[in-house]
Amino acid sequence: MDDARDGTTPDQDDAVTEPASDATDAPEDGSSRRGFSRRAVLGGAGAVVGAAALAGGGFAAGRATASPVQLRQYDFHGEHQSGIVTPAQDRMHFAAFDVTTDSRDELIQLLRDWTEAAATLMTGSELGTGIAGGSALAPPDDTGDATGLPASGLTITFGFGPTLFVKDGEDRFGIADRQPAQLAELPHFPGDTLQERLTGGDLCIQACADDPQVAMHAIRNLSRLAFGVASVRWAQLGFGRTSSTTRDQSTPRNLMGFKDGTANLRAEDTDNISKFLWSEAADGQEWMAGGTYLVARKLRILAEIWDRASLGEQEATVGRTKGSGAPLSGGNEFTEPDFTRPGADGTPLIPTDSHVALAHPSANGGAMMLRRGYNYTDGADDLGRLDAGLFFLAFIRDPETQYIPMQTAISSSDAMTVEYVRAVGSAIFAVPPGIPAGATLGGDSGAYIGQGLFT
Ligand SMILES: C=CC1=C(C)c2cc3[nH]c(cc4nc(cc5[nH]c(cc1n2)c(C)c5CCC(=O)O)C(CCC(=O)O)=C4C)c(C)c3C=C
Ligand SMILES: [Fe+2]
Repeated sequence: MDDARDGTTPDQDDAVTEPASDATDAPEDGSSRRGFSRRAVLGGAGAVVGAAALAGGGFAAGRATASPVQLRQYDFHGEHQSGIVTPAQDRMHFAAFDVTTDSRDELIQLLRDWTEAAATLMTGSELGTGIAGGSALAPPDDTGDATGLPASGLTITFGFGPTLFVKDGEDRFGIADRQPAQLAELPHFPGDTLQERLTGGDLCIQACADDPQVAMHAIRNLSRLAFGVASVRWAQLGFGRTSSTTRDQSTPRNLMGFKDGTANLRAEDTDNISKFLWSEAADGQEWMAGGTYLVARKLRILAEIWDRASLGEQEATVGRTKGSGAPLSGGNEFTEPDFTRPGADGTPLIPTDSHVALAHPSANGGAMMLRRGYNYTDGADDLGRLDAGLFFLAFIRDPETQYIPMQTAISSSDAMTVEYVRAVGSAIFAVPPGIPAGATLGGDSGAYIGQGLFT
């Protein structure tokens, strides 16, 4: 944790760099803002061409004017990886990878390359010699599609799937004995209609930013670095966050039109963050201390059916009002739901089969999770129906106690999930801890993501 942080997100370990000389006023979320950059990095992470050089011959900004949000920049280093308690950005590009090599050394080299590249990308800089600094006989080091764009609050979060440890009974990289008990394959949940091509993965990268082109550029270039070692198994673009992860963020709406994220775990809830988010050495695998687990589920919303439901039915299905997001038992958006308060007919005002009734900690042994999902659309399906929904992302310390029972209850009995939602993709990943501030990246001796797993 760095003292330079402004203190509004006390447990956030990823947002610490001081504003550069071309910065505007620091925003209130612990990030720093810089004038647009995407400057070519000379000689690796950290050595950037200054703003003066940019002004004297740099590239034109890719957006006519950059908003304060797009000028945000988060530090790659931290006790925990960025992109977890970081204030949820508005855009996401997620990719799951199959590792195609049998070589442990090549896998480690990929993690080294990804680490160094992620740290560079998060500063808004180009990779390597950029788009114009390299040999005319070789492809440029950076694809260039984000050249001229600011960092845009980019965070890059890496995860390891169960099949990285053991696949078809084989200990692929000599790490089977390091697979955490928490990283077990998810069970089949009632109603799941999973597609193999949207499920699983040996590795994952979550790139979030406030500019979709910046998030996409990150995944594209990291995938490119993986050539011959890992290939994209599936990917998802998300627009519109469906959660708030800090108190100063407003609650967004999901594609059902409801406020989503009201009762989320937030960075400021430090006691619950320690209890429900971060793994500790005592949890079983020391290399995961400071890490967490990520559940990703692609949940299609049957929009045409939902849109024909009356307002009363929609609200009873969720357990909250559509306008303010208040619980049906009364109060405002942030009033605690009262699941026992009866209505005129004597039954609870919040139906027992509503989403909130089944997802609330009181129905789940007190369990909480940090939700960080996104709205998505893939256009229309073959019948012209909206192909859209919620790309559910949740970070949790122990999936077995905090996620599986809740998902089982929701999938079996929640009116919203049973009637209006179809799970089409699913995956789980171990998200290793971050790299402490000051640690050198790159080369043969630099720190890299997941290093504890291999040493
Ligand atoms: C297994 C966990 C969950 C899945 C899957 C899930 C899917 C899902 N949720 C919505 C919309 C809303 N969810 C809301 C609250 C809420 N949801 C979960 C968990 C899952 N949701 C939790 C733990 C909670 C908080 C419950 C509480 O403590 O009160 C809400 C209400 C607003 C809010 O608190 O965020 C909405 C709306 C959709 C559309 C969806 C899948 C498509
Ligand atoms: Fe939910």
